[in-house]
Amino acid sequence: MAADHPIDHPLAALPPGHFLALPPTFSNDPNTSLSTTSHAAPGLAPNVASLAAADFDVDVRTGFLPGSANVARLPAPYDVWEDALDAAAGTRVGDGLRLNGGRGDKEMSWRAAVASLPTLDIAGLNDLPLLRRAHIVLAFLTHFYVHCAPAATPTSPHTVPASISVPLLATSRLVGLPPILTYADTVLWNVLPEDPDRPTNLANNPPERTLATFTNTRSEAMFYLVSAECEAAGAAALALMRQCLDELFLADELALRRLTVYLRQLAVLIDRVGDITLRMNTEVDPEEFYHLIRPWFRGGDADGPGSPGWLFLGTEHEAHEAENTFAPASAGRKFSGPSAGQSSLVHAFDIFLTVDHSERDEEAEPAPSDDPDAPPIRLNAVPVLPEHVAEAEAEAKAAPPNPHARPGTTAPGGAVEATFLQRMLQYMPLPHRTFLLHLSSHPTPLRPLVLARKDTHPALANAYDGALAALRRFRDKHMRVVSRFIIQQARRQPSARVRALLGQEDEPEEEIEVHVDGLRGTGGTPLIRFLKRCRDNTSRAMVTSS
Ligand code: HEM
Repeated sequence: MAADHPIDHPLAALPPGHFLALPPTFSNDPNTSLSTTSHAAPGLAPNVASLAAADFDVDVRTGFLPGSANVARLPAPYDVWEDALDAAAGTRVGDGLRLNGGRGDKEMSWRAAVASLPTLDIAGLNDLPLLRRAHIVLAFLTHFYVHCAPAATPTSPHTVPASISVPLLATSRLVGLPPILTYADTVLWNVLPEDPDRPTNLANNPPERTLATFTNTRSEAMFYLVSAECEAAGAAALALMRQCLDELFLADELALRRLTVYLRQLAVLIDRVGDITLRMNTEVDPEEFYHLIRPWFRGGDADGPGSPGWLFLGTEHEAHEAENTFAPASAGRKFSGPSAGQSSLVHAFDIFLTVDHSERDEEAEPAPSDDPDAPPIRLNAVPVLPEHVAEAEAEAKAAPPNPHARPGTTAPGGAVEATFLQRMLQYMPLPHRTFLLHLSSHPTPLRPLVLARKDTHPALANAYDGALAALRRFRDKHMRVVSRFIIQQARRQPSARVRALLGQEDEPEEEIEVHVDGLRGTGGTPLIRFLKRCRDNTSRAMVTSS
């Protein structure tokens, strides 16, 4: 069957200006850290007056989780992909493929079989739920393919065979995601509620089943399900934020009173998301997470700025080689692996409350102005890539790799953490990203009003700070989880049970020396510094001193 081209696909025939017809979500730059066309040109975003949720694929009942059941398996013509995924994952814990070619023959023959699959045309996937499932299956296959290979030399890129890469690239363009596993693949589109015929609801139809995993472990399933529970809890918060924006439009006395009440309720809902995040502690085994599950998530940038990246073979690769458009064909593409940092929910809180995560000189920068006449606060969390960040990134790209740099140290200008949240936007489904863009450019944002009325309406200012305090508590709870699941695990050797599942026979060395500063997140961030900054930026947004 011939390879598909997105132009031939039924969903490619959308009217111009439709949000799904916006340009691809990921840049063609092998370093992937640039903003996308649709971000860089806000004029391309749909001009809608309210946060009419359906326009952004945000369901009023389920938030960023789809309003109808996710597809559990692709139709028959795509059995070869689904079968390859079943074969990779196995049916019980320990019988799937292992990291780094753990079993040798099994991984080698699976890789050979996948590389020789026909390159299927995706035209038969004629609606979004099918395309989403295809993205999940192909992205899981890609990660299996890369990470079950015997450990490669650190300098050569991993290759993704055309049988996967061509349909993955085509599908990615249509769902508006990069060709890699994302939070949407592992969480949003990868779970089913107790009763799949009814919309997900935290109270009476919670997420219950995970569709695809790498390891068949309960820990992996729960890692995705607990994140999905956060999303389900967030649906009510999104509805509240929409109500707040309606009141902001009116901004009369009654509206300000209502706004105060809604902000207090928002704080309760944000606390709920934080409490659900803490459920990771009881539902997921940290050791299994760190040693068995997380390595599968690694993306093309996992080893920091010097990562060799992944080569997507097939038409795109050949076209690059022929045209030599932007990079030597042997340069791998450095997409990041999945991270809950890609959840649109927390970004939405940040944008709505105007938490500023842009890079700053902490010594020189004054605190946010509380002068009501000051120019409106720039919403830095989402919109156009700030010029200084673009410059810093260009500088980082131009700079030769520093062989003496400790892992985890930043690129020149500290651009890595400054741009992480912005970069993560590229890993969200395009409609969700567009939703955030719209939220960030809303004509009547919350913070300037709170600043302007802070003295006359102290209850409003306190309620605003209360919501920020809840967001800070979320980040504190999240940091505790990260500490337990990553930092503590990095300091320990895996137990005999986990070593057996990894196929490691050698006795480990007694101690591991870990530079906590050098630990990186899945998205490539220098972990601790980045998370602390996110938390501190949240407090900095508060407008009262109490
Ligand atoms: C075992 C559970 C979890 C672990 C180990 C974990 C780990 C991490 C790591 C390592 C980062 C740094 C960024 C990167 O990926 O490079 C991060 C960021 C982030 N994570 Fe998690 N995470 C977990 C659960 C969650 C959950 C349930 C949520 C809620 C939706 C969440 C939301 C975020 C957000 C929003 C960020 C960006 C930083 C911020 O805004 O404060 N995480 N996480």
